[in-house]
Amino acid sequence: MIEVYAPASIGNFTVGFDSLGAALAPIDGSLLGDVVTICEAPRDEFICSGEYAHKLPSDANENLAYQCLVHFRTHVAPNMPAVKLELKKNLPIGSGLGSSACSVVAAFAALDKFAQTNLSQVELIELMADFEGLVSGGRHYDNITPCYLGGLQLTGDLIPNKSIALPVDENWYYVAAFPGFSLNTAKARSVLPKELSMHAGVEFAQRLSAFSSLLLTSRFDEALCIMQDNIAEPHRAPLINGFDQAKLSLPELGAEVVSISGAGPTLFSVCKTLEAAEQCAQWLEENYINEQGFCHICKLDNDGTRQLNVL
Ligand SMILES: Nc1ncnc2c1ncn2[C@@H]1O[C@H](COP(=O)(O)OP(=O)(O)OP(=O)(O)O)[C@@H](O)[C@H]1O
Ligand SMILES: N[C@@H](CCO)C(=O)O
Repeated sequence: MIEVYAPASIGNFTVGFDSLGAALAPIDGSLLGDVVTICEAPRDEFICSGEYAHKLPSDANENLAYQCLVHFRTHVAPNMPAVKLELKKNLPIGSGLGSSACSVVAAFAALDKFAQTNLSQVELIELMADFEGLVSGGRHYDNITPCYLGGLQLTGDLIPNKSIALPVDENWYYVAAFPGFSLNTAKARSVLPKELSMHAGVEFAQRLSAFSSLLLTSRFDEALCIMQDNIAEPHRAPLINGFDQAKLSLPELGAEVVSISGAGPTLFSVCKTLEAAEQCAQWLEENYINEQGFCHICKLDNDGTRQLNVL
């Protein structure tokens, strides 16, 4: 049996709409992401289990992980033996934590290992992005590549091999709070402007290139100072109850940055000390999340998608 874990991720890492994403590892050692297991079976079988399985369509044909299996068998490995593929759906749907990317990345990585097809990094990322694009209302890589490769990834079609890893300050903590309600990514994309002004385009390019250059030259505090999302956040904040209040309150508790993770409604903040992260987490637990929500203090997950065991 092959068991593959894929971590949650923050898309649109403030300055990089559709272009910058980070994989998350809770500091308490828990796993925050989907798991796919594959073993040989008399005929193809699909099981969806886990905390959020009941939030997905009951028809396997509508589940991305099963669609990945069908595609892989038809187009990549027609001679692969029949399998039982199980998706443990541990991430909430429409969360802003890259939930659909997580299932797709775990499924394709597990299938590639099981069938020993040894697809290249670019081939796998292309396949994964095709499937992520099916449900999110736009093809983008900023959940796919951090989820697959780990760390903070600058990512897109213009980037060699689709992705370049950027360094971050090892002292940074990331507080991720899922408020407990869903926001559909396609809906959150539909509220964005279709065009940017010349000024906004130039500013976006300057901010993303300056941020990347500052990280690559270890000027981390200066990078933090320009971490701001002027592209998506102003349009999406009104869709997220409590976001504006959190944006005002968390800096007083030591948050350096407060923004929306991916398409939302998960909020994330960056803190320079564990003490500040803990204070922000406590405020978020008391004021931002409901009974279905959760909050994690995280570091970056530098391992990305990985095999948990081979039996
Ligand atoms: N295995 C799966 N995981 C997640 N979503 C799935 C899966 N299979 C099918 N879907 C469908 O894909 C859609 C995913 O919605 P959406 O893109 O808003 O979620 P998301 O991936 O959690 O968002 P985000 O990337 O912001 O975290 C839903 O309609 C859901 O039913
Ligand atoms: N970059 C994507 C991330 C969500 O999947 C968006 O903001 O729509």
